[in-house]
Amino acid sequence: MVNEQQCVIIGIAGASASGKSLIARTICDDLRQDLGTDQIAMITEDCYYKDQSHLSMEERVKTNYDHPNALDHELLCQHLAALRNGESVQVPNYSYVEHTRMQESTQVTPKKVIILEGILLLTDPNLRQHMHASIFMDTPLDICLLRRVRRDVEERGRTMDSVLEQYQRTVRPMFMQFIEPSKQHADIIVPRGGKNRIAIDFLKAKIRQLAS
Ligand SMILES: Nc1ncnc2c1ncn2[C@@H]1O[C@H](COP(=O)(O)OP(=O)(O)O)[C@@H](O)[C@H]1O
Ligand SMILES: Nc1ccn([C@@H]2O[C@H](COP(=O)(O)O)[C@@H](O)[C@H]2O)c(=O)n1
Repeated sequence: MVNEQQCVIIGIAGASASGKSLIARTICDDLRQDLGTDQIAMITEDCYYKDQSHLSMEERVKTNYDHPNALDHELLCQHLAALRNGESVQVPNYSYVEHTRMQESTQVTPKKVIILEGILLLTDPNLRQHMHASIFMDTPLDICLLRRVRRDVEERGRTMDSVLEQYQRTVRPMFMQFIEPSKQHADIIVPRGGKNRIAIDFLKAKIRQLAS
């Protein structure tokens, strides 16, 4: 069992396709060797998109997924408090194809280190309160768009036209309104993306120190 002092929570925010998942996964994989396989977990803010199973597919497609109201940050806060208290939680599974939560959830047991990643994490003061350190991925938006088109078509069941339409309708405007301004709350700003090796090594050293 892990007590409150032992659960280090790191938040990684930034634009969609800025490399948040990649850097979070790399740090988790590397640190598992030092901290123990079962002592570090990654939690994605996207799992906390609100359930939309009561809406038609046509309505779901219209949702603004880049606005803070699309997310259940209250549930994420409850889960972080529970994990810090040594309790396991059931993280919802999310489908980008169905635009809603799936019936199954994934159990996350208490850990020494939790890496949170998501576009809007730093916009919420209640979430920020849980974080021992916060990071903002400062990847240029044109690079993010190129990566998002490829990823959403290959992995999230989208067409190129739908990705470009959504980008102009919500992704870019909400980045300007909410995500970019939240950069001021980050402790560390990482340029260029998820393969910035020096940044990864610095972050791993800091997390090791916080977790020791
Ligand atoms: N530095 C990089 N160089 C090349 N591809 C990258 C880099 N960082 C991320 N990617 C790729 O871009 C896509 C989006 O990255 P991802 O980490 O999923 O972004 P996010 O979690 O911020 O949405 C993925 O396909 C990932 O493999
Ligand atoms: N049903 C959904 C839910 C979310 N999105 C988009 O996902 C982006 C956030 O995830 P990243 O992995 O890219 O950080 C966000 O920009 C939403 O637009 C979606 O398209 N459909």
